[in-house]
Amino acid sequence: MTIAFIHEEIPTEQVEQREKVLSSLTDAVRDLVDATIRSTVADDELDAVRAEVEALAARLRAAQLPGPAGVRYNSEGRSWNWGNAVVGRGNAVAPPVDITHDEFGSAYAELTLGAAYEGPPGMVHGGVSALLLDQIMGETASGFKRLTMTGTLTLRYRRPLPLGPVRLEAQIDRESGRKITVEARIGVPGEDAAVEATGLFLIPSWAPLDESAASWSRSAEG
Ligand SMILES: CCCCCCCCCC(=O)SCCNC(=O)CCNC(=O)[C@H](O)C(C)(C)COP(=O)(O)OP(=O)(O)OC[C@H]1O[C@@H](n2cnc3c(N)ncnc32)[C@H](O)[C@@H]1OP(=O)(O)O
Repeated sequence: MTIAFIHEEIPTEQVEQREKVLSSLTDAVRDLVDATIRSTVADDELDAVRAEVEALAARLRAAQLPGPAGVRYNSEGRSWNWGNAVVGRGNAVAPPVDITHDEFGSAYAELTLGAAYEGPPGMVHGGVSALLLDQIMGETASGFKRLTMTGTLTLRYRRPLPLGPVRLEAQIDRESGRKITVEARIGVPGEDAAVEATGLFLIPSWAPLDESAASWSRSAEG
């Protein structure tokens, strides 16, 4: 199975302008998702809104990619992955997360998880915690300078995590050849972790050990 990054020669300025406009639409669609879950309006109003939403979807489909958005890059080293399930700027299904990386193989993020991410009543779905942890750990393992893939992810759910503000942290624990072990956690900010994770991330045997100069290297920042 080939993992392909798409070279598309769009000037960085144009990519950033598009990303800004797209992000605003994504935020509005996320709000629509939340509003849909929580709405108590009458059935006929729900039906009227459905018709308007279908009309909006048809407008967006007037010009479409043939498949998923993929990861694209230009020759200036700017890349963008607007469909990514966790950090895609065009993906309203993705939690509203911005991951910050420092120079020492560690990263953190703070975000608010609303009604769209519920599992047990009032609590964050365990799969959503895993999704967020996988992304922050994968980015930390990669450091945007090499391709890494999740090999094994081990999670310990220590206590339920309420919907609302959450904080994620990850750091590289150790490295050996193509294997990078990352530790991470998610919880209410300032409290003990609700979920602790250990991940073994692998640089695939078909990929170079270090791709610092490769143009896909900032893909998850797009
Ligand atoms: C770029 C910016 C940052 C991006 C962040 C992204 C975050 C999101 C990350 C993901 O979600 S990635 C998607 C989920 N993961 C996958 O789809 C991975 C699917 N599996 C594979 O593609 C391959 O199995 C894999 C690349 C993981 C390993 O294939 P290799 O051909 O490189 O490994 P190989 O079979 O040669 O084994 C090499 C070593 O790794 C070990 N190994 C292989 N697969 C493993 C595994 N899954 N878990 C633990 N260890 C594993 C294997 O035992 C062996 O150990 P030893 O060297 O000690 O003998």
